[in-house]
Amino acid sequence: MHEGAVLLNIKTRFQRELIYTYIGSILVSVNPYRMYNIYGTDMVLLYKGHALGENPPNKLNALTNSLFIIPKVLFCFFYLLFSGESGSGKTEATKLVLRYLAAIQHTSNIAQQVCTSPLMESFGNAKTVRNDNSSRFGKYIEPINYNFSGVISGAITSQYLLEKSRIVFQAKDERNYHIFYEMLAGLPSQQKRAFYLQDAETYYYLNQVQLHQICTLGQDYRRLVAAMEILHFAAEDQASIFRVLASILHLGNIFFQRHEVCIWFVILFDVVSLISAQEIRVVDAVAKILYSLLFHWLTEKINSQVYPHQHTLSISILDIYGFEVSDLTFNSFEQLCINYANEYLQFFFNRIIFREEQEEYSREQVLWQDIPFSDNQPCIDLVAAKPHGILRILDDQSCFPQATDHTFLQKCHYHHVHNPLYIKPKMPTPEFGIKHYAGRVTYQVHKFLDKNYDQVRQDVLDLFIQSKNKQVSAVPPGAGGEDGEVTKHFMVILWYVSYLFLSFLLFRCNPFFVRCIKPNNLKVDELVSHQLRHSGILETIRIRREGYPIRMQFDVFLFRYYSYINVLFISLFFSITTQEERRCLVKCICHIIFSKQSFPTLVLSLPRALIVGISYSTKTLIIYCLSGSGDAGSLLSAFKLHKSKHLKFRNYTQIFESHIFLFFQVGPSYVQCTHGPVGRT
Ligand SMILES: Nc1ncnc2c1ncn2[C@@H]1O[C@H](COP(=O)(O)OP(=O)(O)OP(=O)(O)O)[C@@H](O)[C@H]1O
Repeated sequence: MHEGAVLLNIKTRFQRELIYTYIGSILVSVNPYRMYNIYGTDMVLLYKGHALGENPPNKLNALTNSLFIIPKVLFCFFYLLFSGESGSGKTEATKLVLRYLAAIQHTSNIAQQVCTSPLMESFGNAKTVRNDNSSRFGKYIEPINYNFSGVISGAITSQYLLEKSRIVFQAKDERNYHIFYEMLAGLPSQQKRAFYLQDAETYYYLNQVQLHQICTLGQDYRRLVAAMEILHFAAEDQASIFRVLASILHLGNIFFQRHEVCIWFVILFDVVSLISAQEIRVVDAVAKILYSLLFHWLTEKINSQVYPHQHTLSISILDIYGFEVSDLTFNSFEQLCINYANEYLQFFFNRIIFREEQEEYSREQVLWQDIPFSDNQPCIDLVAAKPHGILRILDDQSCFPQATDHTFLQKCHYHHVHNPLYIKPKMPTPEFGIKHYAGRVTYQVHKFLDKNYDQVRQDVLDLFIQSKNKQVSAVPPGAGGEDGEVTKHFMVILWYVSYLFLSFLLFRCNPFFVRCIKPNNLKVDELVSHQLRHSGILETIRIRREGYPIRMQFDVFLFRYYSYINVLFISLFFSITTQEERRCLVKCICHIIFSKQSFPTLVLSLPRALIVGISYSTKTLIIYCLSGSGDAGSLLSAFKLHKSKHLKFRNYTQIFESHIFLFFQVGPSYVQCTHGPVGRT
């Protein structure tokens, strides 16, 4: 088992339209970029109530279904963590899982709305170079609650790290948030006039990209309004939302039509006191905070509609934006935050997978040796450790009025120049590089300090608070930083990643990982193997393979191998009740299978060490053997002695099938099996 084999497997499955593959309990999902007909009710029923691995992982339902195996244990916490590059399919997978949960629970229309949330998508997604519908905020959905009858009663969505800079600036080939285009394409002309709105081309915040890319249709607007209605948004709320959005667009043009916009601003905002353009010194900052207030209000509003009232079993879903690495685009503070969050998630993943494995073996009383695994702690430390991690330095510098992006960079060079994961540029360019687990990324430090600081003046916030428009006046506490204290993005990320890890440790939550992979039709192998390597999938396979990768419940084991043993054993198995007795019996059966009492005498006469595995159908006995060892000759001659045409000899090295077992260990609940790779044996 190596990278090429895993890659080939995933590729072959992908070509057969099998986009989901299990690796242990981890689900690998390859983005097909077209909707397969695999999420219908028939599939829901097929997966409902079955254990992980019982059904093929052709459908994501398989994974979500595993969550329903354990509902007997109340107050369990589950986490579904989606990760992968931007455009690899995390958000779509999240939606499919939620839709599945809603479908099997016959959930109300409202809960389904949260699940698919076109509203959040319009306000929080945008076209980027990597993904036409990229989520520009992190999403944490919790809990999708069940009351005692097992029906989803609601969900809370938390959003974090909304990419505010996109409101005022978009890189080449990217766009602002969908909502602006949807509004301009679909708003009835009467309302457009009321908000002094014109075409998208008019607005500085929208026309920085080439106009041919602005092609949103009115149907998105209708979908949006329908979603608002399902969630009981009053007509006045809807109007207020568009009013704030219009204000933001007008703000963007303030430099060109200062006087006119100032009047619009007053009209649209319903602010009590007249303000002059001079008072809004940092127009862009105002636009950004306005949008984030609106986004915050929207999330709260949706949550209030679907707030769960009973807490029993909870499943939380995390959809974080993907690792962003590209030499072609400008990597800045936002990318560092995103990549750090992903780096931490990887750390979390490594720890859990490793720890889970260890715990499983000790629970199952199976012998094993400690397995080393690659740890990305040094990279986490480089970015965030106290006192000199890069984000710590940034935070520190944000408190010094004289500090600049340049002084920040110099401090980073000073502290980390000898760190093997840190890259100081050869030329004195304003950038630094980090070797992340997923690859090298170069970050340009331009505006790092501003972005981390992101302070909004208290007088501007006071102005918002006076607005009659509740989307604007509902300024959350600390929005601008009380008493002028800086808003530390960094703290937000740190909080979120630590929260995840702590909840795992403290509440023993059960995380399920979905690793999303983005294929590339032109160079599929190269791109996919890069993602496989960097998502820790190969490492996970290695850890699993070093131990016992195949775990079968006793009855599954018996069902599979009953043809080797006496039927008596099976009836005995089902007649005894204690786990310990069953375990002893299964041990005994394993022994029988391997000592071949019921096989042709020929098998007994073969040198035992060379037999890797045996499979037995009604007609043919297949014996898998190792070749290349000194005893191979005697083995072959033993075979030649037996002329039966129903006996086949296969060279193990030519065969790659899951039923080649060499080592069995019987724990309290499973038979643990491992392949017998040639070298190891
Ligand atoms: N299971 C799927 N079936 C069909 N199409 C899919 C599937 N998953 C993803 N896609 C397609 O790929 C596009 C990108 O997927 P998605 O937006 O979920 O990526 P993402 O990983 O969430 O990206 P980002 O991190 O940028 O938000 C979707 O708009 C959709 O067209």
